[in-house]
Amino acid sequence: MMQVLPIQSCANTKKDQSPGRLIVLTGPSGVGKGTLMRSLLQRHPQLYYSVSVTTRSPRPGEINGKSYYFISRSKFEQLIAEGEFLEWAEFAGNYYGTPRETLLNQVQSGKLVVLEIELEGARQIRTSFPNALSIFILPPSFDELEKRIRGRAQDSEEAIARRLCRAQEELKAADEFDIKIVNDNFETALNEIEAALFK
Ligand SMILES: Nc1ncnc2c1ncn2[C@@H]1O[C@H](COP(=O)(O)OP(=O)(O)OP(=O)(O)O)[C@@H](O)[C@H]1O
Ligand SMILES: Nc1nc2c(ncn2[C@@H]2O[C@H](COP(=O)(O)O)[C@@H](O)[C@H]2O)c(=O)[nH]1
Repeated sequence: MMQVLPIQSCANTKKDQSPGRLIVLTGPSGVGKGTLMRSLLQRHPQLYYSVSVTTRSPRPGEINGKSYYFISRSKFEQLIAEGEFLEWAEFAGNYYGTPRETLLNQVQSGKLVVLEIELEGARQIRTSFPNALSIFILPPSFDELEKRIRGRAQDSEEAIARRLCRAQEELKAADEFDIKIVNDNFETALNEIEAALFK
């Protein structure tokens, strides 16, 4: 188990700076988290998005260092052993993790930091950072979720099956989160996230 410093214990060196806050966006694969996140970041450039590390292969159009840091499994395992992740999980056959140092620096400097991560990682963050705001994004229906994953046309049939199977488990955990938002109408869902963040 990695040792994680609570944000509150990270001394804030500048007296007039309020500490930042951690926001966690979670939900089943294909629900629209990434699309919502991109719009949110465009509308609110003051937000800091934590770029994750993964062992998944890049999809067409994904940029190393922007979409993810793409690394090998052995390198990821080395980083786990070195305690470089704030949280990490295995999802549908690949590792995903949040780099610790940059994120803590951003929070300490007063930023609102947003993470888009799966359920196990969100649970780890909740344990380590009880003050983090956690948001769960729901699909309007399971059929619509499947339609969106397939419509994205980025995953193999095997990957889609794994993601849908995992989605059934993730949806059962929605009540663990501070706020639940149904991503049916995109604009409405985005407005609801904004309300949660900036109220
Ligand atoms: N409200 C919406 N109505 C219809 N389609 C949507 C809506 N929101 C997102 N989508 C579409 O659903 C597909 C999946 O969205 P996205 O890739 O953002 O999901 P995700 O939750 O980030 O998935 P993953 O966790 O696998 O990365 C995309 O094609 C996106 O354009
Ligand atoms: N626990 C973590 N989960 C993460 C992280 N970065 C992304 N994710 C989640 O993984 C799945 C699959 O993502 P995809 O890009 O392969 O579709 C999805 O739920 C992401 O939110 C992370 O750093 N930690």
